[in-house]
Amino acid sequence: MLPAVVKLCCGISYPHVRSATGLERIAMAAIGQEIAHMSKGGVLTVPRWASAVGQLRSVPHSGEKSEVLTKRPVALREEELAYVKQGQEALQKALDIVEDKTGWKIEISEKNGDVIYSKTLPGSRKVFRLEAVLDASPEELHDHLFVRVEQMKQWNPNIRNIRVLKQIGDSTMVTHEVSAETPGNLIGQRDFLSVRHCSKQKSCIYLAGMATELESYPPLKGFVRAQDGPTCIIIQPTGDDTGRSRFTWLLNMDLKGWLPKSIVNQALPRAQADFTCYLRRHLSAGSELRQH
Ligand SMILES: CC(C)CCC[C@@H](C)[C@H]1CC[C@H]2[C@@H]3CC=C4C[C@@H](O)CC[C@]4(C)[C@H]3CC[C@]12C
Repeated sequence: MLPAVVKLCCGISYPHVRSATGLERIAMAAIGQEIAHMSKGGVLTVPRWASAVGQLRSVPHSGEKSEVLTKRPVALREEELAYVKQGQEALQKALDIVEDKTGWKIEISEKNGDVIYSKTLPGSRKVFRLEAVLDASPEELHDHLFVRVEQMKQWNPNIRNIRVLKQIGDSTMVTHEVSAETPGNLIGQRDFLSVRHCSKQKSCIYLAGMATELESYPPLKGFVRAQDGPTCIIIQPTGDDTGRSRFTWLLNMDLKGWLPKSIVNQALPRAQADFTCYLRRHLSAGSELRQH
């Protein structure tokens, strides 16, 4: 019965399959594999694509399902470890850049005390370092920027979408980010595939990131795949009992595509300043809600 249904479906969908692109194709290939597996009556192990769309995060409800989830191929574990390692490396590399105090120039100095510094690294990449004090504890910021990363698009209009494709424990994930259109669309939309890693040391929280690869996630059609990182955000309590945090963010981004350097080097610190502004607005909206 199942093979007959599959054949029928294939017949009906053939013209659509031929015209499908990008993600649609990936989804169809994955579903196809799964059906083929079911029709063979084979043992179900978690297919590689399932982890790529975050299925592994869900806690199994029935005993039967949990058996399915525990039969994870060893290769996947190794792959997960590789992402954790890449996340740790990103943090180390980003910290090396931030902690080298030489060669930083003030790029933007805001009235509220925020300062964005810039520095040109060997190889002529310009990186930016924002220093700000935010009215939130390190834990709150960790929650907004890491734990609830998928919700960032709700409060930051520069972000069109963020999806967690893989969650590896509490501290590492693979995310797909899409930036929003810029005014006048001078810089087209970008998409990023990044490993994001969080590390806590005493009262200090580090969020690191770096461009990565995921077999089942090639660049989206119509987007230029940019590369983020090695980048990091360092969040420390100000230590004055006000519950505020010192926020240091290294923006190290290769936007790719054909863009004049002067445009990129203006857009990046602007995006960083805007990001901080939206974050502040989001934090104060949250604290107002709590007060009422
Ligand atoms: C200049 C234009 C084209 C790009 C502007 C969009 C930039 C500012 C956006 C796109 C994707 C965004 C990132 C997406 C995800 C994270 C992870 C989070 O833990 C900290 C913030 C961080 C690192 C965002 C910073 C801002 C970001 C880099």
